[in-house]
Amino acid sequence: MVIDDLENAVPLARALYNGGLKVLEITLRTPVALDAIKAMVKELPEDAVIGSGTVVTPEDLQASVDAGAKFMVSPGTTPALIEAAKKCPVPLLPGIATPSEAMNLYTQGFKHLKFFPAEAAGGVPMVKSIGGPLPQITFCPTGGINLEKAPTYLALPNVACVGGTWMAPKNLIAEKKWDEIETLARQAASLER
Ligand SMILES: O=C(O)C(=O)C[C@H](O)[C@H](O)COP(=O)(O)O
Repeated sequence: MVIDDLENAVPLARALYNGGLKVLEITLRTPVALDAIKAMVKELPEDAVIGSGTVVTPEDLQASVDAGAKFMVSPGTTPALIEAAKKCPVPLLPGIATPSEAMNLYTQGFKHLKFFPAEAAGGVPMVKSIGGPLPQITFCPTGGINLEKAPTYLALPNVACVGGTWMAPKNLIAEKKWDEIETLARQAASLER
């Protein structure tokens, strides 16, 4: 989720949760993102898993932990971020786009990685090809995925889940169309793995 307006944070999270999506990532791309995470942690039911995204620096990691994030996601990786993540009590899902990056993280103990930007970086054929030599690594592809494309990723043995913003489009958030977002979330949550 990209939250521009703090007052939308909890209603949006509730719509997604009520639609069946219980793992919610708030990207640290807007000034209200950390406050949005705090508000969701406070207001959503206990089984909602609230995390942060667009985690770029060690400071982003710490700020996410302080806000109550249960997981963190990064678009890519840097040595500083990975070193900080190893010491952090909250897990990081680090982003990669090539086999070398995947191998580098795997040898440092990261077995579950984000494949980003999924569609632009080769999509399903790329994830499938990485799974040939590196079947022990599982991926959460994100970036350019939608309801139609998601099942083609979810069908791969090395894909654990997918992420995306298609169920929370900016225009529906701005218009506070929570029922429509809940319907989109329900469609996404009904996809089979
Ligand atoms: O910044 C991060 O840490 C992210 O997790 C990136 C998001 O997953 C993608 O930006 C979603 O991409 P769209 O579904 O195409 O909007």
